Amino acid sequence: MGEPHDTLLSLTGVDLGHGDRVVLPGVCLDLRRGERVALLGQSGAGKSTLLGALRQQLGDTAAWCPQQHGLVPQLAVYHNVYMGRLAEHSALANLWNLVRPLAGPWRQVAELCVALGLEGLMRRTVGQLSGGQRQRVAIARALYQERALFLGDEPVASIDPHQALRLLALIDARHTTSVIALHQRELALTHFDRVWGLRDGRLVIDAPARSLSLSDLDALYPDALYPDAGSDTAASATPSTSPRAEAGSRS
Ligand SMILES: Nc1ncnc2c1ncn2[C@@H]1O[C@H](COP(=O)(O)OP(=O)(O)OP(=O)(O)O)[C@@H](O)[C@H]1O
Repeated sequence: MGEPHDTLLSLTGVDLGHGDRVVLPGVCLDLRRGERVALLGQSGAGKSTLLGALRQQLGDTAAWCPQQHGLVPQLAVYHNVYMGRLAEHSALANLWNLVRPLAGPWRQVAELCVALGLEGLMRRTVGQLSGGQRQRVAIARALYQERALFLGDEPVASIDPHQALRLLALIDARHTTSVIALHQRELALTHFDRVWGLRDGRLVIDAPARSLSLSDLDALYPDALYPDAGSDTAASATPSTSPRAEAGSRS
């Protein structure tokens, strides 16, 4: 278990929501340095709400990859990735870069594009890309920020499991700590250190991934038509709530 000084962020009984609307009342959790956290829960469970709160608290220490990508379709891939560090340059440099890309950033973005399988697309406008390519541009923009922490809202949604693993490995290689919302339960167990699971406005799972099974995670999806809906592999047929998966079962 991490020492207290390894705790990057602590929420103790905090109500999270939007305006007057509380979505997640009394949230208690710790985010520790060096931990890779998978955030699960069915649609509307509050994953984005929680990530938004983490982002607010962590500020510039965290790279951010939003669910809707936040890309500008009229601009080229290069410019969309460059936007990850827009604030680091002067307005003049940014304007110049728009007309004539700066050599240093161009090289860095090119390296990222190769790593993400976007080589040859740097000058292509994002509006002309496939959904999966756009998703990788959004990841590239977050990686380009070069922060120690990565917060991702379903950055590997709609990407095949093999490629999702590769992208997660890339994110891991460049960040010491991450919190990533996703729906691929098996990936959550095999690739992450810890799982946070949301259901009915509560953090019902906060446990090491190695202590959990797929059926523990099934309990997060009460509305699933099929036991393995939204997953990457078949899982046990009976959703269950395991005592070890309940909040407070940290080890
Ligand atoms: N800006 C907002 N204002 C008010 N309510 C919101 C807002 N954004 C989200 N909500 C509500 O908060 C609840 C949680 O939404 P949230 O987007 O956090 O869920 P999610 O788990 O990320 O869902 P999904 O997997 O579909 O992205 C939902 O009931 C949603 O309607």
